[in-house]
Amino acid sequence: MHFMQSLQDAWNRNQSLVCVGLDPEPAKFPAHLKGRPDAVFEFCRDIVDATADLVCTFKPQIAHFAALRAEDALERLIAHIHDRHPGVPVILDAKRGDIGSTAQHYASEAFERYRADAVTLNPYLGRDSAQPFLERADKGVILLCRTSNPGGADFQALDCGGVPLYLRVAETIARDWNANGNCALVTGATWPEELGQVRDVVGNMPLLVPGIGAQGGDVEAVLQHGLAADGAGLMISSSRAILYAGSGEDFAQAARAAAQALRDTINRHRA
Ligand SMILES: O=c1ccn([C@@H]2O[C@H](COP(=O)(O)O)[C@@H](O)[C@H]2O)c(=O)[nH]1
Repeated sequence: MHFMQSLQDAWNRNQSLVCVGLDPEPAKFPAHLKGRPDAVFEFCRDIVDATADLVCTFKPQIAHFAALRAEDALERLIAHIHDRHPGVPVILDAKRGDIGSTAQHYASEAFERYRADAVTLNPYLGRDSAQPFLERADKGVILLCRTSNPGGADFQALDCGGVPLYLRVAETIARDWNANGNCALVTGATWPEELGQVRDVVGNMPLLVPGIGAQGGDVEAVLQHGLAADGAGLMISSSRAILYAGSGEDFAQAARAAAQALRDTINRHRA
């Protein structure tokens, strides 16, 4: 199914704008998992199974797996999500961006190898670098616009003919890159006013919003500035605050409680 349709269905079915980020860090795993040969997969699988009815998407971050030589666990995790929780789309957070001939391989990695429904891209190399992804009409292409980190403004806020670069990025993608209706943007929860400016430029286009939880973003401000006219339009992502909410054998239940609390807080401010 088309990523945008799956996302819409998951927003409605689970009444949730929550995206759970899957960023495994073995040093933070509960004691009973530490040292187990398949701990990365087991940890992430248990989080997924405990939260799948509370989310609109899952977002594994590829570096967290690759650094551990756990790409095989990532493949199996995404297969597990598709098998056990069909209809919950998976965003591969890879922030790819390269010349077209290489970008084709990154597209194949994301969509054939990992079977992701969407992937994050860095638009800095321009349209041709995104083309192999954009032409996959059934897949989501989620482009960095105004990132959540403190240094995000170094380049993204530079004046670009009277508007900051991140707004030029938003305008260009909404106007020229979205012919297949498969684009979305990354806009950090830590900059809610900028998030609102991006929303004004892109209409109902979905925004992936990291920065809630460990990075201190404010849920109420995100909703005030970022909610689309249709009452959705956001994938509000939290990783560490959900994954490591508990540290004992009940870690998955603690993650469920944290995801549920985030969903409920968001829904209170949506009403
Ligand atoms: O602007 C961005 C883009 C991506 N991220 C990613 O989201 C998660 C955030 O993790 P938390 O533990 O919820 O802080 C992480 O995978 C980042 O690589 C981002 O934070 N900001």
